[in-house]
Amino acid sequence: MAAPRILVVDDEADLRELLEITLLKMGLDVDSAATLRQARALVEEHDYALILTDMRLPDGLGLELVREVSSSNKATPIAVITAYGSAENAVVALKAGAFDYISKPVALDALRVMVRSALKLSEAPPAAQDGAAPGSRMIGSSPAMQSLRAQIGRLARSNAPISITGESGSGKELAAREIHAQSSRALRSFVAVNCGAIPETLMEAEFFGYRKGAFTGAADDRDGFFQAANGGTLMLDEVADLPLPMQVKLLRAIQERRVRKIGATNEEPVDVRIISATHQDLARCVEQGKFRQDLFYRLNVIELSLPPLRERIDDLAPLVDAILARLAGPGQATLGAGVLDALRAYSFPGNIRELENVLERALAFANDGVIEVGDLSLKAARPGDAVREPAPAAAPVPPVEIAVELEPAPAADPAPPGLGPAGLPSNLPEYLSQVERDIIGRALQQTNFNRTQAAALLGISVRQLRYQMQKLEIVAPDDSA
Ligand SMILES: Nc1ncnc2c1ncn2[C@@H]1O[C@H](COP(=O)(O)OP(=O)(O)OP(=O)(O)O)[C@@H](O)[C@H]1O
Repeated sequence: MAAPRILVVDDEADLRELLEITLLKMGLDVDSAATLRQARALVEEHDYALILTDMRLPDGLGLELVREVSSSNKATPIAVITAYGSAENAVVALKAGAFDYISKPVALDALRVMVRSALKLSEAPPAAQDGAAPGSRMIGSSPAMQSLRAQIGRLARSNAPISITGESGSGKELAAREIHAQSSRALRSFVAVNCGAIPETLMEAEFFGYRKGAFTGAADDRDGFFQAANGGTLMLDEVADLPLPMQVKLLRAIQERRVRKIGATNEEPVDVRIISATHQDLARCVEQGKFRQDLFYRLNVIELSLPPLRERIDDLAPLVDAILARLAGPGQATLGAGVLDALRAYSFPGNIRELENVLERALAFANDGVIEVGDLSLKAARPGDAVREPAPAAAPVPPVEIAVELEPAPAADPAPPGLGPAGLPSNLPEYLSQVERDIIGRALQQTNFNRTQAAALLGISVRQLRYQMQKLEIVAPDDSA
């Protein structure tokens, strides 16, 4: 079999030669061009496994070649070589469809990693006719899902950072997994991190790892998320929750593609594709000074937006079938009259995760696997109603005692619904969420919505409080606190 062929486009003879030699040593065939014109002629003539182009060429910009190649139907990966420190160029090239970039002075180990990654793309099996990847767990064939699949297929052929937005439970993590599974990184790890759930003091150790003895309790060397995801994909979920000092460190790691374990003297190279996700408006967080603009710019190279379930209601029936088959076994559960209509009429603020929960709960109530409308217990809330207003300030506030609050709440706040005749909740998770919502609401109210004080009152960290508030969809009047 012929060796894969690479095209190097650079007008600097020395650099071109260095690249050629490196690639030849990797057992590849290499063509080279010194101008855009020569490059175009070669691209016409051959199918390349990778094109590597400088940004500035005597007769134009490498970016033009990026645009031409990425919009052609050859789907050849094209990477750019950017001048030192010109992060903007890298981002522009990635947005234009570049597979990846490498900065000058070119680090040959990083170049080899990138080339291998590009070569794996041509080995990857082609996507199925309907665009659904083999083994995909993503259900739905609505126009919105078809477009999402097409975008995922395209994004899988690049190493560009992606920022996924979408309501809670709309499938952001699933989409990220899908991109990873279809990418040249599929055989390496996909590591998903919930940035809102890691205590601030542990963040650096969790992300970058540590050396034995770096701090009390560091009994052994340990890898962090970056090392665990090396060669693969690192998903930063709820990225807006990253504290500012950590944002600085993360930006550096992404830009330099190197990390340093706590207690280590040397940095180590890491090859990680970053996918970030949030259900917050990250641009707004930047405006409010909660999120660094430079990191936003770095993460937000390509945006992928997931539609809420209510906007692709055609997918509801196949989703219900697939979820029921998973929960009860194929053909073991069916829907009674009017159930699908009731589900269609519901707004699903918690999207597909909520649908899964609704069906799981309904199955527990269903007789002989037949789910009736009454088994669904859909919430009356519409999306806007998910915001829980605090009780009026004048209401007496009993002292917060978490253990005691597991009993029905006192009259100051309505008791959580759902207690059956035996005084037991008919739906324990929902009941406990409601209890938690009440307690947090009262702590916030008691502290005049000061989150630091409310967290202290409840014996949890501010991060934990914010995380719980987000999870339980509690919005305080001053949301910037
Ligand atoms: N298109 C889909 N087909 C089948 N299952 C789906 C689809 N989209 C999401 N799901 C399922 O819904 C659940 C929630 O999805 P996921 O965790 O990816 O959402 P999310 O947007 O990342 O949630 P959060 O905002 O809470 O982080 C998962 O169990 C996932 O497998």
